[in-house]
Amino acid sequence: MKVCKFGGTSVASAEQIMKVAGIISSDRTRRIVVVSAPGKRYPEDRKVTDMLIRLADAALDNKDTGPLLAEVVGRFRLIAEGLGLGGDFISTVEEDLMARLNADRPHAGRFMDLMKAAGEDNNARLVAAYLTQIGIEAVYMSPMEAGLIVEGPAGDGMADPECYARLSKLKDESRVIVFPGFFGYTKDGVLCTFGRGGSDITGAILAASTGADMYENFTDVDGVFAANPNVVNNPALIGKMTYREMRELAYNGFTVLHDESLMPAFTHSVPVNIKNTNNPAAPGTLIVKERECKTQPVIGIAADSGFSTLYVDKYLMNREMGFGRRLLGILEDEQISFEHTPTGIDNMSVIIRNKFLTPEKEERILRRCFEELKVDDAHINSDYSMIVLVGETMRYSKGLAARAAMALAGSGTNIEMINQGSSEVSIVFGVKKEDEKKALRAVYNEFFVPAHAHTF
Ligand SMILES: Nc1ncnc2c1ncn2[C@@H]1O[C@H](COP(=O)(O)OP(=O)(O)O)[C@@H](O)[C@H]1O
Ligand SMILES: N[C@@H](CC(=O)OP(=O)(O)O)C(=O)O
Repeated sequence: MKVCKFGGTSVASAEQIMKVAGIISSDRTRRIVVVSAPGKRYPEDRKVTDMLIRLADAALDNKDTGPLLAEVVGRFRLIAEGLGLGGDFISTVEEDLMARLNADRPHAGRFMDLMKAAGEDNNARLVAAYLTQIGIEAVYMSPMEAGLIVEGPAGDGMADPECYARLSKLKDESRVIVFPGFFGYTKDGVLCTFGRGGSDITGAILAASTGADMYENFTDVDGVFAANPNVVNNPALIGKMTYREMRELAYNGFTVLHDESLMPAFTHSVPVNIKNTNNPAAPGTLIVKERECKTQPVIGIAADSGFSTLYVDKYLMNREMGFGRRLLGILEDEQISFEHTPTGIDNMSVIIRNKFLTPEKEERILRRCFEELKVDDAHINSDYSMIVLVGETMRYSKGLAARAAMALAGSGTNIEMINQGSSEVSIVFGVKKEDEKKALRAVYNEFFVPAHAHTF
């Protein structure tokens, strides 16, 4: 049995949904289908989820919601009409959106989640209706009815593994299940979404809980490339990789898969296959527990912007027991998680994602560094990017960091920070944001383009 997830680009239009139906009907083992909200049809297009966020913001600000509501309904109308679904379907979408807009709003974040989830929820109903119309026995399944429990802050929930036993019953359904991605319900029955791109997580949870033989994740590219295809021209396609490699790459900028979707698949040993809805015959990328490594120690290179460095300096820091713990404690008090902590004798940097910082938080952190830790200097610099080399077998290869550093130097990029994790599955180079693209291309060329590659 296979669980298939179709991303926003795969369900962005009537034509795309027809391809999805073709993929489902071509393989009877595709029993559970997770869908995202309609995504972009072309680069400048708007995702339905982004439209819904604007709609929810307008409602929260007591602004006119009419035009934004019409935009969402218009998008669903276009798809439904293209699939030959009657006007009744659109009335249902409209009523559903109105009910969400008129729901009680005790908490702005929960209201936002309720609105965001409308994209996936209505799309799953639409896809189920279309499959039924063309003769595939299919049923829409609500995450509430199925028992998908998601707890945590609004917009950033995590599934409760206790719900797996209940979800496992989905495998007994004889019809094709169409399940909306991206959200579930708390134990108290409140809707909670995962982070952005979280339909991947729904698919992984259903694959793990039902013991699927494969989790197929359909997108708009032939698989996972060794570098972002929007930056590197025609990058190599990765045939097979491990969960750990994919998690590292996804966490560090490979947006093709949500990094949190690897854990359920890993713990339940479900192989993941990234495939192309527009080219389903291509084998795609297979993600498994172990892979044989031949000659390529670096399997992929990720790059991501949006990092800041908190730098602190204090003479004789090395003699002060608990300094690092107290510095990280200040960040913990601000609910900030950190990425890396390169240290010197008398100084320490903490690399933080910008999304955790606000001007108020920065002010409090720096003040406490001076007042409580009595540092000589403390400042926060933003606009950093991380270039991350990933590969399970990098640890057996000598000179990789040197080769990457030479490539960066050759491209005129200054290295701001280096971190080689203890697992040695990744090496991280911090660079200035403005150097990110040229740095990525230079390191990619070093390891993947034969004219540049050397062997050690
Ligand atoms: N290393 C990579 N390999 C493949 N795709 C990548 C990579 N890095 C970024 N991407 C981007 O991820 C996109 C697919 O993810 P996404 O847009 O979220 O698709 P979906 O709509 O299927 O969820 C690709 O079109 C590509 O632009
Ligand atoms: N629609 C949600 C969830 C998702 O996974 O979408 P996509 O498959 O288009 O990345 C989002 O935009 O975040």
